[in-house]
Amino acid sequence: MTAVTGYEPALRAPSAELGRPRVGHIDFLNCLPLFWGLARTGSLLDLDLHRDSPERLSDALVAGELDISPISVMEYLRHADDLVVLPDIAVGADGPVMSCLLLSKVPLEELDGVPLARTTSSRTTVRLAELLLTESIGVKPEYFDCPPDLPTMMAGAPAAVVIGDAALRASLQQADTFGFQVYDLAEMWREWTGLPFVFAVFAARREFVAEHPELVREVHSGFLKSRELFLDEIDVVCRKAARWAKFDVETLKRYYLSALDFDLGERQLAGLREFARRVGGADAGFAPDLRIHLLETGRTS
Ligand SMILES: C=C(O[C@@H]1C=C(C(=O)O)C=C[C@H]1O)C(=O)O
Repeated sequence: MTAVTGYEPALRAPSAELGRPRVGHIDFLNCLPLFWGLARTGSLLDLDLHRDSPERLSDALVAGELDISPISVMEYLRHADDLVVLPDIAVGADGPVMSCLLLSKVPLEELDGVPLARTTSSRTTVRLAELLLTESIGVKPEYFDCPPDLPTMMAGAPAAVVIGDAALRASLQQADTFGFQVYDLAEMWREWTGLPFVFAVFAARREFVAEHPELVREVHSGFLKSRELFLDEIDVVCRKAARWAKFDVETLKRYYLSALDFDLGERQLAGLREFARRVGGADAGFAPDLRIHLLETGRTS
């Protein structure tokens, strides 16, 4: 157990001139571990935290409105030269993820030419679904973008791609109502390639790292400590979250301990590179063998 005794400044206060770093936070259950830890250690007070959906955070980081943020992997890949990836932390899965899903009322082989609703909150899962459907299943649905409201999505199509809390709700609570089968896209990727899948990385803007390398390292280590503290206190966090999240304690624990993979090590990087290799090219806006700039050692890979 990591002892937390009141406020322990985990991050050195940035200079008044600089202000606090502008840090993004995904407003889904998948990032609750970080939020919990940042609040418990007091690091939250040293950050100007912006809670939002993944696609809006991705755009804000790219536009320079945030300094450090989780970013959807497709957007990261498109802007990899402007960003530095924080190692050892990501939002991914090495097997079923539970919250990045393809829902379909018909067998996947029958989705050729059929409307398929894609959530507007995703940039990566929707691309992964398209990749798997095209190259693994061999079908090309008629994709259209739709806000993440399941009744609206399923009213216009027999199939949909959803992520986050909406996806958890869809598979755990709404499958019978709508009569769809649930296909876990991280599990399909794992079966297809043998690799983990990374949905979002944490990245800092390159010029921000150049100007404030120590601060970025401190935010990074604050994230790692938060994740550790969350794991130490998982029972209490899941009990508290179950009061408002509409999922029971065991489901939440399964989601955090068995489904989500918060690591970014060699295996996860191999999965990330494999995805880039398969979807990269002129249309995607990045090269299949692009360089990934990682924080700290300055190494590129
Ligand atoms: C595991 C998840 O990972 C996410 C999926 C994303 C995407 O598809 O673009 C972006 C950020 C993450 O929130 C999830 O949202 O459920």
